[in-house]
Amino acid sequence: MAEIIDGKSIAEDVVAKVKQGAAALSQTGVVPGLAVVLVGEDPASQVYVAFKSRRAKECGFHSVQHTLPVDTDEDTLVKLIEELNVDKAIHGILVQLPLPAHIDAGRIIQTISPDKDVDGFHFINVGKLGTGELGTAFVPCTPAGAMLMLERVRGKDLSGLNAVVIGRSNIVGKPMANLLLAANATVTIAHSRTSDLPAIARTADILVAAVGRPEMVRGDWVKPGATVIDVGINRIPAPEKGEGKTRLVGDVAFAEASEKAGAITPVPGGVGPMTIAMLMANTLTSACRSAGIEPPVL
Ligand SMILES: Nc1nc(=O)c2c([nH]1)NC[C@@H]1CN(c3ccc(C(=O)N[C@@H](CCC(=O)O)C(=O)O)cc3)C=[N+]21
Repeated sequence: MAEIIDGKSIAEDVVAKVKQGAAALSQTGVVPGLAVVLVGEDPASQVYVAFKSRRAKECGFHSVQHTLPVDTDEDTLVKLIEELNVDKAIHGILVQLPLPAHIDAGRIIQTISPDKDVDGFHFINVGKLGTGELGTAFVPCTPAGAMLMLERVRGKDLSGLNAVVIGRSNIVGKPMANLLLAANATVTIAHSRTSDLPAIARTADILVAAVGRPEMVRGDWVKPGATVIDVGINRIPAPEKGEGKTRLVGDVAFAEASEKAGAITPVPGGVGPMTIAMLMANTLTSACRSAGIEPPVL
């Protein structure tokens, strides 16, 4: 049976270090500041944004939340971001995605100052990750968290290991592939148009599932002893819990896969909590950079 990589406990570890780093930085008069912007009232987004604000306060950050009505126009949102860009008390800006359809999310992301882009979505940060300028980049939180979990079982150097990433999104799949490559893994990116996905998956020493399809990765896709990182968070009906009830599952059929894998991340309690912890780490890093101080090692 696979070792379960406990995202909750690794996230607590990260948050403890961030808290310490923030306390040390605050001695010099700089309190890390995080601004979270939410447009609309999507219930899932409200939950995630509340998690982020709570964690930020726990870390000793200055935490501000801007909640705008669903019909906010693009120019109003751009103006808010421009204000946050020049606000000395703010080191990190996160605009919760998805945005309402009438807003061009691409334009909004490119409006965020790359120095405050703690999501790592701005072209500057994407380019730095792509060219290996990791020292000054912001790395997207979900893949950064996934890498830290992977590091706990496989170490920092993945030389000689085959990694397969299923999913090619700008938020997870592509940055994850770049991070694996930077760690010397041999990387394959698979996606919905890949032929014989199970066969490709079976070549993986490190299998990352980031497709958003509940329990798509089956036990027989997993090479014996592989490390499986499940990035999916899917809410599905759970009639066994009662009418109208739901439960969270990943992109991996956990019970089957854990009979094959050497180590596996659960859902919930895996990559999700790590994502929020890495957002705190990125915000501290930003504040440290603005103060000319070395951020703590995680
Ligand atoms: N600009 C932006 N940046 C993001 O990082 C971002 C975003 N937009 N939009 C939405 C996604 C999703 N996301 C999650 C974070 C934590 C959990 C998390 O903590 N999940 C818990 C369970 C939560 C639950 O019970 O629903 C877990 O997996 O254990 C999940 C999902 C960040 N996102």
